[in-house]
Formats: sequence, C-alpha cells, structure tokens
Amino acid sequence: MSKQQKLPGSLASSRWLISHTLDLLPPLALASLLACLNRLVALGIYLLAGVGLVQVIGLELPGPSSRVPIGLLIVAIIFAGLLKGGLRYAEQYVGHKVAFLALSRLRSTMYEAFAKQAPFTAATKSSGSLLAKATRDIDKVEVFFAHTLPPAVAAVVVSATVSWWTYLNFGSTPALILLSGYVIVGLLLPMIGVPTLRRAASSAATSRGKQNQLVMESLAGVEVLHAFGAGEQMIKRLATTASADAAQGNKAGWVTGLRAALSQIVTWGSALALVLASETTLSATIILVVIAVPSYDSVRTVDGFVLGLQDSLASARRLFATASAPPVVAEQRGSVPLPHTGTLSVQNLSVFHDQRQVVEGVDFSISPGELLTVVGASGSGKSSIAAALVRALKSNGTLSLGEVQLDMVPLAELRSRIVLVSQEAVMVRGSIRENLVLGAEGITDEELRSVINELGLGPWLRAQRDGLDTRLADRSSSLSGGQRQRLALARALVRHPAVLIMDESTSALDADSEQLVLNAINERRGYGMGVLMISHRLATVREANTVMVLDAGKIVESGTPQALLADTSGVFYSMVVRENDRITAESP
Ligand SMILES: Nc1ncnc2c1ncn2[C@@H]1O[C@H](COP(=O)(O)OP(=O)(O)OP(=O)(O)O)[C@@H](O)[C@H]1O
Repeated sequence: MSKQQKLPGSLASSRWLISHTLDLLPPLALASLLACLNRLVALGIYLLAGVGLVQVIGLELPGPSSRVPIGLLIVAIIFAGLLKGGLRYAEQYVGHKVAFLALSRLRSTMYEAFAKQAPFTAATKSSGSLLAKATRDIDKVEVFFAHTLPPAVAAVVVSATVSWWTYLNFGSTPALILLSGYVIVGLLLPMIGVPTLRRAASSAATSRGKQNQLVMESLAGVEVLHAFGAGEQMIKRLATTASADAAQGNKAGWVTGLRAALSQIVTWGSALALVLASETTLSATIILVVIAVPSYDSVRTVDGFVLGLQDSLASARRLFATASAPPVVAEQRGSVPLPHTGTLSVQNLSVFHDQRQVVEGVDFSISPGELLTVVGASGSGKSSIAAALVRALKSNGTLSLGEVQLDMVPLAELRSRIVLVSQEAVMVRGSIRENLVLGAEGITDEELRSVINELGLGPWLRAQRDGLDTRLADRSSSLSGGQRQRLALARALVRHPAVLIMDESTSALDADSEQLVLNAINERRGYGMGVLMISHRLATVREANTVMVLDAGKIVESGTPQALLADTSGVFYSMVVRENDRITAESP
C-alpha cells in the first residue's frame, strides 16, 4: 500500500471484518452469555452480603422474612463464589477459543492477501509495516472480539436487570436514578473525546508500524550498523518514533482519566441520590446501595468497549486496505499443467515495480538444454526479468513454455516448473530436509543426499549430528553464504525444473565449488533443463550458449559469447576487458 493511499472507511472495514469472521458468532454469543451470568452472580453475592450486613448492624430485613441465619448466608456466598469462579473460567475458556479462531482466520486472510500483493516486494520493502499488520493489528481486532465485546453485552444486560429489579422492589424513582446513571456512564461519558481517541489510535497504529519497521531493519542490518558506527543514530530514530507514540498516548490518557473521574462521581452521586430519594426502610436502602454501586463496574466496561472499538477499527481499516488492494500478480484457477521440458519463449516483456517500468520490450527464448546468461550493469533490470518469469512482479508480454501460455498457469504449477534461485538464499526455520523439500511431494532422502553430494556439501552434511534432520538455526546463521547458496540450489534441482533461473546464485562460492555447481547444472542441461543465469563472472559467462546484455531495462546486445567478443566496439567486449583488467590487477 503506497503512502498516499487513503484508508477505507470504518463501515466498509467493519463489514469486511464481520464477513470474514461469521463463524465466530456462536462462540461469541456463548462468551457473552457467560459474561452476563458471571456479573449477575457477582451482584447476587453483593445482595447476600448486604442482607448479612443489615442483620449484623441489628436492623430488620425488608419484606416478609425478618431473619436469614448467618450460617446459611455464608454457605450461600461460598456456593455463589464457586459458581462465579466456574463461570469466569468458562467465560475465559470460550473467550480464548474465540481469540484463537479470530487469530487464525485473520492471519490466513492476511497471508493470502500479502502473497497476492507482492511476493517479491514483500520481502524487500516495508517489511516492518507488513509485520505490524500481520501481528499487532490482528491482535487488536482479536482482543476486541474476544475480550471487549462480551463484557459490553454483559453491561447492557446487567444494567437492564438491576433497573428492572429496583423498579419492582423500590419503585420508579430509584429505578430512574439508576437508569440515568447507567446512561451517563455507559453512553454519554464514552462520547467524551472520541475524535481525540480516534486520532490517537490511528496515529499510534501508524507510529508503531514505523517502529516495527525500524526494529526489523536495524536487526537485519545490525552488523552493518555497528561496522559503520550508526547504532547510536538508529537508537535515536527509534526513540524519536517512540516519543511520538507516547505523545499520542498522553493525549488519549487525558481523555480516559477525565472519563474515569466523572464516572466515579456519577456512581457515588447516584448512590447518594438513591439514599435521599428512598422512601423505604433504612435496611432496604442499604441493600439497594450495596448492589447499585458495584453494578456500575459492569457498565463501565462500555468505556473499554468504545476505546477497543476505536483501536480495533483503526487496525481493521489497515488490514482491510491490504486485503482489498488489487493483487500485483494475477492467480489462475483450475489446473493447466506445464511440460517437463520445452522452449521458454519471452516476447515483448515489460516489468514494473509499483507503477515504474524497469524493463521494456525484451524478447528472448531458451530451448531445452540451452544456457542463456544475462549480464548488465547494476540496476539494469536483470533480477526484475527473473522475478517476472515466475510472475513475482507485475509484467506485460507473451510468455510460454512449450505450447502453454504462462499467464494461464496457476502460480504453484508455474513456480514448480520454472524455478527461481534468487540472490538471497533464504532458509526457513526447520530441518535441512524441510528446507530442501519445502512443500514439494515425492522427494526421497536419497535424492536429497545425492544432490547435496553433487554440489560439494557431502562432507558438511556428514558432519551434522542429525544428518538431514539437523535443524537450521534462526535465519540459518550457522551456515556460510556459500553453503546457503548451494542448499538453495539443491532445493531447486531436486524439483527437476524445465527452466532453472539463477540470479547471482553462485556469487558466494569459490572457484572449485562454483565448478561443481556448473557441472551439476550442465549434467541436467543434457536432460533438457533450460537455464537462465544472471552472473557477473566470466567463468560462468563462458559456458553460455547465448549472452544477453541489458542496459537500462533494454537488450543492447545478444549472441554467442564468441560473436559478442568479436565485436571490439560492443558493450560485452568492453565489460570483458574491464573484468580481465580487474583480475590482472588483483592477482599477486
Ligand atoms: N523492490 C523494488 N521497488 C522499487 N524499485 C525496485 C525494486 N527493486 C529494484 N527496483 C528498481 O528496478 C530497477 C531494476 O532493478 P533490478 O534489481 O532488476 O536490477 P539488476 O540488474 O538485477 O541489479 P543488480 O545487478 O544490482 O542486482 C532498478 O532501477 C531498481 O532501482
């Protein structure tokens, strides 16, 4: 979502939220029922305590029964207390069930939305703000569902029940006093400062998104930050964003503090009014006040409801904005299988980052077994072409493998036949086997070991205590860059792709290891695997059937390495001369 994009309205966001959480309604209704019973039993305990108090200070009980044995009262209070405990437990239990359901529902909705948005961009930019949406915003909505809504329902039920009971036992004036108090505390006070709270919730959500992004970026680049002595600077930036967040919190704090004070004044004011207006006995008045004062506690949760509503609506709007943004790459339904081998044909390919065109009208083809090497200056569009071939970036053009048009093929099928090994050899948390298989079916341990051996990682695997079951540490920090790159290549090779795309995926390897990789690739080219290789190294360029030179998103030269080298005024020739000069200058 771009910065300029306006967030959708609260009504549309609420409708979206409800439509995605419809099956939460039955457990939510049960949680609300339990919350009501819990609070009514609590008032029952106050009633029993009030009866006991009246007797202890020597007053007559109102109504026909002049005395209830204290022992019976104590037993009743213990019983009601246990019942309340059980109800509280059940309320919490069902509440947590709702919470987990809401979390899993919203997380999978958001995951699908992120995947459609930009598999390529998601990994590279705004990851903190994406993280904020995937975690904190969803948490806010979940808290509202599970822990704010049921108490609000209970507030309505408790206030109606106590008002009705007061009317039946004490007449209309005390009932009206209580009802007015409830309306003030439950409806009017929560309206104070709503715009301030809305603004605070919205900007706190944005500012925490920024903080998450900063934390993510500084964690990812902690070594660089320290190496360049920029740690202090990053801490200052974090402190500035945190203090902006705190300033919003302070404004919201004023409003909630004022509301809390006014609510106490209304509670005790209405207790005083009940005493003054009471036309019954002193004992009846005491019992009424003993119940009326704590009944406000339930009504006060509506204040939390409005606060929670502001917060969760701000979060829901951000979630909805992401979920409803048009997908960057289109998914196809149904099954259109791709051949196991075939010519990859690319005509008039243009590639875009957001709205910016970075590759324009590129044509090329890779026949079975062919190696096409793409070279060009940094930023010329090589990785963008690679990403567009697996539909990870927005693109136009006519692409096909064999007879099949690629834009008709579902993403999973496309990415299982045309496999991209990107610059970052990302490993996920899990065992070596899980990282190599990664969702593919029918890959045996023998195949995994064989590819690992081919790529020169055999001794490394044998040194691992649990073999293929060895778990890779967080962010695969236990692996060298070269080991990680070879594991990423092994992951691609066990899939037997029709076309393998290597985006600088041997850049961290020494010459011997790189030769092993090239041997493995060449063997598979013999079986018909086409290869598109992005590389700066002359060693890999020499192996190519075709070299394609890119400049500013366009092809400026294309042909066999020999043909391109024969043109001494060409771009490729001067690149090779520069590279040779560099190697000569570096050699001892
Ligand atoms: N995530 C992104 N968002 C916006 N623009 C991007 C993004 N990634 C790359 N670009 C832009 O797209 C253009 C092509 O970048 P690309 O990464 O394809 O170049 P490249 O030739 O692979 O560069 P390198 O050799 O440095 O990897 C560049 O102008 C770059 O600034």
